[in-house]
Amino acid sequence: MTANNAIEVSHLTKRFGQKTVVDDISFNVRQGEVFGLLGPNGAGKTTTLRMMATLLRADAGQVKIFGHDTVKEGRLARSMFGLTGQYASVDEDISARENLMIFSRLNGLSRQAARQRTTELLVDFSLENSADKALKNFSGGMRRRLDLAVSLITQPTLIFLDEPTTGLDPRTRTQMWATIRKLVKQGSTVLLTTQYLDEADQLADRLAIIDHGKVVKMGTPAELKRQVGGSKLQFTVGEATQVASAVRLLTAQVPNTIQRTGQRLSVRLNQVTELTSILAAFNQAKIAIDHLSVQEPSLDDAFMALTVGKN
Ligand SMILES: Nc1ncnc2c1ncn2[C@@H]1O[C@H](COP(=O)(O)OP(=O)(O)OP(=O)(O)O)[C@@H](O)[C@H]1O
Repeated sequence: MTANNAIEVSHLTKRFGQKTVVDDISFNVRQGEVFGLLGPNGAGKTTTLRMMATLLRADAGQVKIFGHDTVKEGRLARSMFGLTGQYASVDEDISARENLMIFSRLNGLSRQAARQRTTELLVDFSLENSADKALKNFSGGMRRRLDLAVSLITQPTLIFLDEPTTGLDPRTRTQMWATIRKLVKQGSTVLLTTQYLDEADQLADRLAIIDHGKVVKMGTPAELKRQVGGSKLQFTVGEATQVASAVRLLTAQVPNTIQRTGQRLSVRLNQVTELTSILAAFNQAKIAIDHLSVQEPSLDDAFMALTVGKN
């Protein structure tokens, strides 16, 4: 194992019946980074995460957590990460404080240490004001924050987050992102699954895009966006009668496929400097255009180009 890897996944495979839902997946997660598994519904993200977190046995392949095989050294590997998502079994009828106390004690902390850790976590996750309310009165966002707090009792250096912000309102989502960034700043490594492109773009240092159980692309968000191609030029042709001429002119200037919806045209540029000659050509041909925009490719574009719809 490379000293800097928190996780090494090699040739991981899982079948349910006839269906291979995780199909020979390999990737490494470096210490201190946020690594995102991004993919559409049913792509196999949660199944991959469950195998990494020793909740599910793989049919083939291997996972190492800080160099420890999750099958041969399961107990040791398990002691090295925290897990949150669809698994936390907090008790709905008691308060956040009581839940944190119980889980702290279950994790082997003395009564005094448990009390201290509980207070720290309530502060860190802005739950002090609701600390003594029963969980059944918690909002979704408070509940998520408590789930994450519970998984951090032992201050794991590696944290698995399964869809940490699914179903949260925008404000709570932003809070959750800030919490995750804070963890990373304090030295944690984070592996998260998400189906949200903006979340992956905001949080992940590197991403694996998963589709139909396979890694279809891996890289930084910037690299993935770059692979989609150059910036996209969009504009509207002023006169409907001039659209055909505009398409001809554009074809002569840029070799890429032109998309047309009514009077609206769009094309991918190889270089932004192509814009100068395009505008000059339109000017010369007296074709008026408006609503012009040039957009950098987004992670959305990368995702759409790399995945093939419903899994
Ligand atoms: N225990 C199981 N038995 C049978 N099939 C399963 C089981 N768990 C998951 N699957 C199937 O495996 C596929 C991948 O599921 P998985 O939950 O890993 O996807 P996902 O990428 O996490 O999607 P989502 O974003 O919807 O959670 C799906 O087709 C799902 O129906």
